[in-house]
Amino acid sequence: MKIGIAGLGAIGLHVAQELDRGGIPGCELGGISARNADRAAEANATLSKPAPVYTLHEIADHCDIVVETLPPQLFMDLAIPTIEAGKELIVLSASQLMGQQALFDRAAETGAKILIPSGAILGLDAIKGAAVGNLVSVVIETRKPVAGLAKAPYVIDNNIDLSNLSEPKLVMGGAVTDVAKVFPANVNVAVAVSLAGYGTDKTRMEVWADPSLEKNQHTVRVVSDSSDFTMTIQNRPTEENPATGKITALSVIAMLRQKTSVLQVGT
Ligand SMILES: NC(=O)C1=CN([C@@H]2O[C@H](COP(=O)(O)OP(=O)(O)OC[C@H]3O[C@@H](n4cnc5c(N)ncnc54)[C@H](O)[C@@H]3O)[C@@H](O)[C@H]2O)C=CC1
Ligand SMILES: O=C([O-])CC(=O)C(=O)O
Repeated sequence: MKIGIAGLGAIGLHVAQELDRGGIPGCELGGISARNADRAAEANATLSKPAPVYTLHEIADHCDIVVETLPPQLFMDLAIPTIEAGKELIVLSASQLMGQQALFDRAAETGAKILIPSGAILGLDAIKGAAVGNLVSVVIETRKPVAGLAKAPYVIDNNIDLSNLSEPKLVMGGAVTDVAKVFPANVNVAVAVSLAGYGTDKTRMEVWADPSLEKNQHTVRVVSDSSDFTMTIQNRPTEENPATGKITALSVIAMLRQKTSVLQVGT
């Protein structure tokens, strides 16, 4: 299978390098898409075999699977041609799938598939199982170091004082649909949790500023008629982008390895 990587930042470059070194059986790097020719050349210089460079509109025509690791505002520029080409699209900017029912409807017509890896979150398998029965509540609580939230436009516009916090402070809570409107940079994982089961209107999100933390921490609490569970993950940041956890690229690699594995673990 030829894998295309669109966006060679904290996530994309790691996945491209793993493909290049033959770390994903049955998959090869079919092409890359970068911000400009210089960035593409920089990325290719880190690979043993330079990959062909394509635009966001072309890459799906040359690959079986396209991995989207772009700034969120470019998501649709890649998603539309990939869906039109009937290919598989692995989505990291999951927040951009909110309100895009038309994209899912079109994929059903073209044979395209939209895949969301676990990325920086955990427990999507258990939520999917529980959702086959009846979910009663799903809450994702995101706690960030104060510095990670102090400059968010919602915090500034509402004069929320995060200086000198001695204990964690709830900055905003509500349906993922509503929190996403004011914290667009923090909702990929919340949208992934929502799409695994309860939807963005019923899944609740809380954003906390926590002076005791140095890393982003996400806790997912689920109550259902089959099981109740609470899971917490603390992500070590990548060197390239402190907002992105190292586990995210590893999760994409694991998803691609699963494509050709005889053993599938998890739902
Ligand atoms: N689902 C999840 O668990 C997670 C999702 N994310 C999301 O994944 C996405 C990628 O994250 P990162 O790799 O950390 O971002 P990044 O900012 O490190 O990388 C994005 C790359 O896209 C490149 N780019 C810019 N314009 C482009 C264009 N026109 N064509 C091709 N490439 C272009 C940039 O130069 C940069 O190298 C973001 O939307 C981020 O929010 C991040 C962490 C976890
Ligand atoms: O914790 C992380 O690594 C990323 C995160 O919050 C998100 O993208 O929603």
